[in-house]
Amino acid sequence: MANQGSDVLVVGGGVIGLAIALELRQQGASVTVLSRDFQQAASHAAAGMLAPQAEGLPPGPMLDLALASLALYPSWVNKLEALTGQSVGYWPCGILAPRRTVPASSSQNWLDAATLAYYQPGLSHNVQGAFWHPDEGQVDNRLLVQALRSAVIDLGVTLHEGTGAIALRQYQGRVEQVCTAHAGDFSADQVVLATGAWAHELLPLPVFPRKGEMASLRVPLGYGTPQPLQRVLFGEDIYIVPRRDGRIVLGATSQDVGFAPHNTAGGVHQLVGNAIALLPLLADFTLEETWWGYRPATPDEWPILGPGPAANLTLATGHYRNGILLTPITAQLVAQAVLGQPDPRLAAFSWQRFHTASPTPPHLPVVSPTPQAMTFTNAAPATPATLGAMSLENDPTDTPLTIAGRTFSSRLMTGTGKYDDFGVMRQSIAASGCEIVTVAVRRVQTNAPGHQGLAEALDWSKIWMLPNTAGCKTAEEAIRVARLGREMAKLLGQEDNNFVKLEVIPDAKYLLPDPIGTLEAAEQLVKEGFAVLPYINADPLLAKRLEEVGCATVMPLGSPIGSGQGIRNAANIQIIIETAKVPVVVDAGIGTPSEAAEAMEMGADALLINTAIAKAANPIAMGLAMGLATLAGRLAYRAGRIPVQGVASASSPLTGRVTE
Ligand SMILES: Cc1cc2nc3c(=O)[nH]c(=O)nc-3n(C[C@H](O)[C@H](O)[C@H](O)COP(=O)(O)OP(=O)(O)OC[C@H]3O[C@@H](n4cnc5c(N)ncnc54)[C@H](O)[C@@H]3O)c2cc1C
Ligand SMILES: CC(=O)[C@@H](O)[C@H](O)COP(=O)(O)O
Repeated sequence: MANQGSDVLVVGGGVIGLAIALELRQQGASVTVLSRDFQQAASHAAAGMLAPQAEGLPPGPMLDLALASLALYPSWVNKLEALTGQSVGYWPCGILAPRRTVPASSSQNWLDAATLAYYQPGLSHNVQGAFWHPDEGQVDNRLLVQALRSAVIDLGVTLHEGTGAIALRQYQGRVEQVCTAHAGDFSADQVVLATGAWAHELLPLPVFPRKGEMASLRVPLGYGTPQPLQRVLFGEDIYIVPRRDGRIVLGATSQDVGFAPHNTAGGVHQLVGNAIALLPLLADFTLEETWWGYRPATPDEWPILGPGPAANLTLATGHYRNGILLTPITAQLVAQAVLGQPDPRLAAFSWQRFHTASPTPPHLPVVSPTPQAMTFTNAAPATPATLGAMSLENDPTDTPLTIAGRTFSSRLMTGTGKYDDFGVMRQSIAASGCEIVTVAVRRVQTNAPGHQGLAEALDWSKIWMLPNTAGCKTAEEAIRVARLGREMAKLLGQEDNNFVKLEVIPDAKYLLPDPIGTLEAAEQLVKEGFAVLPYINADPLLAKRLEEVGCATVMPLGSPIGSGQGIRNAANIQIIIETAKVPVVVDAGIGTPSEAAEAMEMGADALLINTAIAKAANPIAMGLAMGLATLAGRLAYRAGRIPVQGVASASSPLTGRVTE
């Protein structure tokens, strides 16, 4: 099913997506919003503080952006309230930041303890004073989301609630379609990605969740005043945000626990305990609600805004702790960018700041600068071209390895994990002469140890990327990660790369693949146009089934990943080789060049080797050795080995001997 028709499709219905949709609609664009789950949005979970100075943002583009947004708030809120007739609880009440020590240097906005007591009676005796930020304040973020929803609906934006995008389908540098699981595919002239902490599910952007637990209190009935607190209190380990209706919001913990759900006893204890320690009178207030949310964090804690990696894609994510504050300016600048007038301020927030090009070309001569490494003064650099030429010159009837219509000179694929540093990895890959290098999408995405900057460390104009789904335990996860891999390859310049090395591995001890999950995922990915290279146990029947569903290769394992046990299931691999009509790539467990050659001599079409190269004492030398062994094994297989005989057969002729 295709959903056509809007000028702009906004993916994500938190404050950022809705505010952008509103701005674009008011400028005359037709707009559709896909919103997966309103309850999970950080916008619902936030405290709603508008606190650029209290948050301690240092001078620079981020503080400038935050101050510009704060300045827009009064008129932006007026407009929204006028449109909807709904209040959003905007309250420029000022923020007090109490401190337990007096600052060393004097500050104009420092209030001593006596003055502070006038502004906020009842604070702990430990408090020595406070910084006062009179221009800052709060908005009721839940009311804000409601008002934005009403406004966009009233103005004719099509809002698909409960509809999650599962992939951005790109073609020739544009997002052609936004695919959903149950509502068909959507297309639009322009697409805006505003999916908060979940942005990395659709694009390989370094956005990750930082969980925050929250709680709220209520002023007890009969207290005499609906709200005894008249200012936000931004303490050293707690903030207390009074709403005019008698609610008091307490926040927030900050935890790197992924999307772990629920409040924890420790989290609530911390919030309530710290709040009472700062303002003891809160001990008598009613505990009303607890909840949690996920801040969309980025490595530098700045948002990602502006033109994205496809011509018609604009990004608005990664607002981390200040997304409510940054909403008006984000809506304004992003709408301008979508309409073709990007503001120069966006440059500092470009996604490209996280994607720097590799300074070192990948195919270096095979000479290692590392002290423990041998120097191959006589060895010609092994390049895909030289290895391929050596193979074809010596065996002109052979054909190059062809996978999903793409041909490769080298029959060796390597990995990127387990190297001590990227320089050695680059040289080792160059030495091996391989042209296909596999990358663990999930580990790159989550910046797992050893994977930070990995995607940028290789020159992808020279090496074909094979994104893999390592770390996925189920078919669903693998499908999602495969889609991300495709976007990652595009982002790194391989527009037409639809390859995926499919790994569905529920078992961490032996890393053995799940045959059922692999088959399920393969079927779906083939339908979505992927060239699927499934990693499997050496099971000939499974290999056949995978071939039948349209996989581009099969990749039986020699022995468990990283074990270096060599080819432990030669008989089954042999059957697969004999029966397969797609290339057979022996993957995993190869420990030595002789084992690489053994697999190739059996007739494997290619090999994938990672650990034996990366963890060798000299990965560069081992890379070359594996490249040569793969070639030697291929030549030997094609040349035809002699039959094995039980008895000797003399090498020199017995006839014509000179007799004594
Ligand atoms: C505990 C906590 C306290 C905070 N306090 C403050 C504060 O005081 N002041 C402040 O300025 N900021 C605060 N923030 C930060 C602020 O809440 C966020 O920066 C902001 O809400 C981000 O808005 P968003 O629209 O980008 O993301 P979200 O509000 O998270 O919305 C993203 C939406 O996109 C949807 N989505 C995700 N993936 C898909 C998909 N594939 N397809 C369709 N829809 C999708 C999600 O379901 C969600 O509804 C706080 C955040 C937290 C968690
Ligand atoms: C990198 C990769 O894809 C590995 O999972 C692969 O299976 C190679 O295994 P070895 O590390 O044993 O060579």
